[in-house]
Amino acid sequence: MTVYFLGGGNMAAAIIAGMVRHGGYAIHVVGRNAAKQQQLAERYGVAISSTLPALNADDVLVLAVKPQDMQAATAGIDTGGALVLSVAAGLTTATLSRWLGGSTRIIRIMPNTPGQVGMGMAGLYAPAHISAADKAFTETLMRTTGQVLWLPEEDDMHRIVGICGSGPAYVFYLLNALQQAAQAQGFDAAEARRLSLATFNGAVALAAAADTDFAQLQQNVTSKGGTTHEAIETFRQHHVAEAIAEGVAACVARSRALGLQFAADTQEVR
Ligand SMILES: NC(=O)C1=CN([C@@H]2O[C@H](COP(=O)(O)OP(=O)(O)OC[C@H]3O[C@@H](n4cnc5c(N)ncnc54)[C@H](O)[C@@H]3O)[C@@H](O)[C@H]2O)C=CC1
Ligand SMILES: O=C(O)[C@@H]1CCC=N1
Repeated sequence: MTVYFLGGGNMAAAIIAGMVRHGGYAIHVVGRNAAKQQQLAERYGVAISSTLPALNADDVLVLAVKPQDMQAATAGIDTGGALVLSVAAGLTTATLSRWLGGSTRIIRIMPNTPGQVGMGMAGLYAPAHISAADKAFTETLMRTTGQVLWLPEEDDMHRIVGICGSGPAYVFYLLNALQQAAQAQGFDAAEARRLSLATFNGAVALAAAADTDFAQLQQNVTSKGGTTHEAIETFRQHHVAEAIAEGVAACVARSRALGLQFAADTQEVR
């Protein structure tokens, strides 16, 4: 049994990192970017090629190209009954099935790039007809990258991309903002990077270890008449929390729009 990746970009690399760390998988990446393919081969010892070899029912095909490239990338593929795992945002199993010549052995995954370091959070969705064995295989595979959460409805895949799939980018945005602010206060770039990273790391570790909610932890830093209050009040005046909620909603809406864009009809996005 071989796990074939169609597309060897950022998300494929993050999943492959987990699989290789865990061991026991035969991995083959089919891509168009020769330099990136070579990097993957050197770093992870995976097989690479520019075309997909013939598949059979024991194989697994991970669809890891951009949604906009998926129809062209899957054109003419005979899955040979292989299990198909799609990480593409927005694209429904019905749309993918239509592009894959009617194959219905498809599970959707919404992973994230922290899977690269074993700290991923992936949402999984399998239609009701998918076997327990295929679900168990997929869960085991994704656990090599971190945590998983099965979602009962396909529509949930839109909601989870807004939190976990795209979420690491929000955190990097905030990290970058804190680093920039540190530099504006006169720390050099290396100091600013270390200070902001250590602060995020420390706060996340404390939040994970504490049995109090996040709001209380925020309160514990905020002394009456002290310094933190001034910062938090400034964030409130700038509606930072509301902006984050709006950003998540815009992300979810984009996932739905991608689904609609590629659906043959509204049945495919139900
Ligand atoms: N980057 C992320 O954090 C996440 C990405 N995803 C999903 O993962 C998928 C891939 O995204 P990324 O890895 O970020 O993109 P990427 O651009 O890094 O990788 C996509 C790769 O597909 C290759 N490709 C394009 N057409 C191809 C074809 N016909 N045959 C073979 N390879 C082809 C490209 O050369 C590129 O290397 C997308 O569908 C995205 O929605 C899901 C969750 C998180
Ligand atoms: O931005 C995107 O469309 C992909 C899906 C989730 C994260 N990156």
